[in-house]
Amino acid sequence: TPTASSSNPRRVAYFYDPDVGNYVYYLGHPMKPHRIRMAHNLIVNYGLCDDIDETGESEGSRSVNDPIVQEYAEGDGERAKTERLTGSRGKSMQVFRPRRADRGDMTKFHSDEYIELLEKVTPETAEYLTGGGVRCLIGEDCPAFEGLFEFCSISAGGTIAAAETLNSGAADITINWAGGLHHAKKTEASGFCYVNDIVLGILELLRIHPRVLYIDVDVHHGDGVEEAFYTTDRVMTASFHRFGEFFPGTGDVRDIGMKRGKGYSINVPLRDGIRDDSFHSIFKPIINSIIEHYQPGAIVLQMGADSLAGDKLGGFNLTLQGHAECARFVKAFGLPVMMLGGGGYTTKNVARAWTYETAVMCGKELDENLPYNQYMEYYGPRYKLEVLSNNTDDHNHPEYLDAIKRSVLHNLKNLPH
Ligand SMILES: CN1CC(C(=O)N[C@@H](CCCCCC(O)(O)c2ccon2)c2nc(-c3ccccc3F)c[nH]2)C1
Ligand SMILES: [Zn+2]
Repeated sequence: TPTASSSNPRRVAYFYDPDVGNYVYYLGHPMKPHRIRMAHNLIVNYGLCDDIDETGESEGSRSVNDPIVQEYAEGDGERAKTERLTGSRGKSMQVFRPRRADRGDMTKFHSDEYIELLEKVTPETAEYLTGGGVRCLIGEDCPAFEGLFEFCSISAGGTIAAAETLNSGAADITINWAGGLHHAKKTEASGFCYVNDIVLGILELLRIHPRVLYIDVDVHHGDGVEEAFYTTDRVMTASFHRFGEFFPGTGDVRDIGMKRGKGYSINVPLRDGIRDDSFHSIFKPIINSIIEHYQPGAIVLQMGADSLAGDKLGGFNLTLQGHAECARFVKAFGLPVMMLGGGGYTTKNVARAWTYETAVMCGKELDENLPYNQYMEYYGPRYKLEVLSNNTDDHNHPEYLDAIKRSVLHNLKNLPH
C-alpha cells in the first residue's frame, strides 16, 4: 500500500458507533455523549463520509468479497474481521463501526477488580459497591449511569481499532471522537473518565513502534496518560493545559518523568484566557523540538474541545481555526496519527470543532455555512462553522510563556537517550 508523504492525500479511517449518543451521565452533568452524535451528523451532512446505521451497514458499504475488504480483514487483528467496511467511493474517508472492547482488552491496563466493578455497578448499587463513592471516585464527577460499561466499551473499542488500523498500514490517520478519556486511572475513575482508551490505544501502537508521542490539547491536564507512562522512554507525553486552581491540579512544568522516563513527560501549564497566537507561539516550537529530538514512529493527538473559547468549563479563548491548527500542524509531519476526542462542554462548538478537524485530516475545505442536519437548531442564530474568540483577558503574559517555553526546550535538548 502506498505510503502517503505529508503532501499527497492521507488515507483516513473514522470510527463511530451509532449508540454512543444515547448514554446520559445524569441530567445537568456537563459531559454529554450526545455531542459525538451531533459531530457525526454534521460530518455526514458535509459529505465527508457515508452514514452508518445500527447494523454497521451504509449505502456505500462494500460486499465482503471486495478486494479491499479482504486486504483490510487479512491485514488486521480479529477485531477487523467483525467489521463491515463502508469504504464508499468518492467520500473523503472510510467509516467503521468498531468492535466493542471487552474486559480482556481493558485489563491490559486496568486492574481486574476495577473492571469487574465497572461491569456490575448500577445507579442503585453504586453507593454500596463503591463504599460511598470513595474507593473508585464514582459520584459527582463519575456517576454510575445506565449502560456505563457499554459506553466504556464503545469508547475504548474505537481507540483500540483505530490503533490496530494504523498498525496494519490500512490508513495513515485514524479518528475516534468517542475516545480521549485521559483522566481514567488503573484502578479508579476520575474526571468523567472510567476506562483510559488512550493508554489502551498507545499499548497497541507500542507493539509496532519503539516510540510513540502523545499530545494533549484538552484544557485539563492529561494526568491518566502521563501517569501510565511516567517511568518509560517509549512514550513521550506532552500536555498543554490550564494550571492553577483548576482540575486536576497536576501538570506542573517541573514534572518531567522519572527513572527511564525522566525527560519524557512534558507539561505546559497555562493561565486562563489564552488566545490562538499565544497558544501557537508555545505549541509549535515545542512540538517541533519534540519531533526533532524524540523522532516518534506514531502520534496520538487528544483534541479535547474544552480549550475552545466559550467552553462551559474551560476558560481558554481559542477559535475554531486556532484549535484546529494544532491538528493541521501535527498532520504536516507526515507521521501516522491517531486523533481522539476528550472534553468539550459547549456541545454545539464541540460538534463544530470535531467536524472541522475531521475535514482538516481529510484535506477537505468546508463551506462556512452549515449544511442542513439533524441538529440544525443547536447552531443558531448564525448557523456557521465558526467559534469566535471573546474579549476576556489573556492572563498569559509573554514573559510567563517565554519562561515556560525556555524551560521545556532546555529539557528537550538534554534528553538522556
Ligand atoms: C472534588 N471536586 C470535584 C472535582 C472537580 O473539580 N471536577 C471537575 C472535573 C473536570 C473533568 C474534565 C474532564 C475532561 O474534560 O478533561 C475530559 C473528559 C473526557 O476527556 N477529558 C469538574 N467537575 C465539574 C462538574 C461535575 C458535575 C456537575 C457539574 C460540574 F461542573 C466541573 N468540573 C474536584
Ligand atoms: Zn477537559
